Amino acid sequence: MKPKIFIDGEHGTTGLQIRTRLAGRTDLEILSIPEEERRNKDLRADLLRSADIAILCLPDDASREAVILLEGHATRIIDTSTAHRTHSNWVYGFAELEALQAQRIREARLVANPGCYPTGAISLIRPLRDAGLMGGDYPVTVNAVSGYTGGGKQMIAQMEEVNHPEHMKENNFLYGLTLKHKHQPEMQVYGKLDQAPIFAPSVGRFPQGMIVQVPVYLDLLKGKPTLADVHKELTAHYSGQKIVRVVPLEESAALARVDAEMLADTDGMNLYVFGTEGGKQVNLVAVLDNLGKGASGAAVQNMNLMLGLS
Ligand SMILES: NC(=O)C1=CN([C@@H]2O[C@H](COP(=O)(O)OP(=O)(O)OC[C@H]3O[C@@H](n4cnc5c(N)ncnc54)[C@H](OP(=O)(O)O)[C@@H]3O)[C@@H](O)[C@H]2O)C=CC1
Ligand SMILES: CC(=O)N[C@@H](CCC(=O)OP(=O)(O)O)C(=O)O
Repeated sequence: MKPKIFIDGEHGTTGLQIRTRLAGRTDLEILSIPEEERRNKDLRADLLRSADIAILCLPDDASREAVILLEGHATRIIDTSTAHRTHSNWVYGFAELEALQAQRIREARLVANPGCYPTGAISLIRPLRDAGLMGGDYPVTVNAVSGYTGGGKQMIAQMEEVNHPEHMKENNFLYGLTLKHKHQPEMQVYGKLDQAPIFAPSVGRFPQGMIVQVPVYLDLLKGKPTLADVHKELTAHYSGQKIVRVVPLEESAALARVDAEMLADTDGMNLYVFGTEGGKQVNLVAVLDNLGKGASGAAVQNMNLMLGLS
């Protein structure tokens, strides 16, 4: 029997992208809800309970409600929302986090898909923490730009429809100005940091793509490593991984610019160490598609792991 997959929120931004990724899969049975019934709780409950794996692509409150609907049922869950990412009963769905993480995902019933910005930030911070180069007390800052699909259907309409009552006319804007963002807790927990990073997100007038930057003072790291030492740790951490690529130093040294859309429509993530050998600072940079490795691509990767397919 083919595994049954239900994407709750399949008509939203993340859900649609997962559906597209699964469209050609003959090894799965996709349970689907008509768009006009997407908020029909009874029908959703039936589909959630009939599925082997439910992928929740809903706002946080609706995700929590779906999990309650599944209490006492065997359906395994991948939640793409922020609701359960730091919850101890849930496995964090970043397969490359550390050596055992992919196996934890394979065995889990409850998997919390990471946030798009945290995927970039944690991918840069965690290897340095685990290698002992970065102390938990390091004052981490995270600066980022995302494509506007990161704001879901509402922001897409605000950016694209000039007659929208809350039309956004800016080409690039900073937000999260209170320095309180829903992604900080998971960056702190899975970055193993003593305090939440200062997080400065922004949005650009392009649909998909993302740059996440973590600038670092080398003198504040343990043993005062060089740029090459930092690059070596990242390379070792992701050795053998297919989705996360640590870009060789010669290749990054030849770049004059980094394009936020470079990996749009892909599920990969590139990590760079920028700076000058012998210098005292490096800029650690992750480039990904907010809807690829940042959301839908990661959800499909986790689903495949849970099905024992990778
Ligand atoms: N967009 C991105 O880049 C990323 C998104 N995520 C997460 O994915 C989740 C979905 O986000 P996104 O796809 O962007 O959002 P969208 O607003 O584009 O889609 C959400 C979908 O959920 C439906 N929905 C809302 N409330 C309910 C409810 N109570 N019952 C059933 N369906 C409901 C919406 O229907 P309706 O049209 O009626 O509102 C819509 O179809 C969020 O938790 C988000 O944080 C994670 C990483 C990145
Ligand atoms: C551009 C934009 O608005 N981005 C969203 C984050 C993306 C998202 O909703 O995803 P998560 O589920 O990963 O939280 C935000 O800052 O709230």
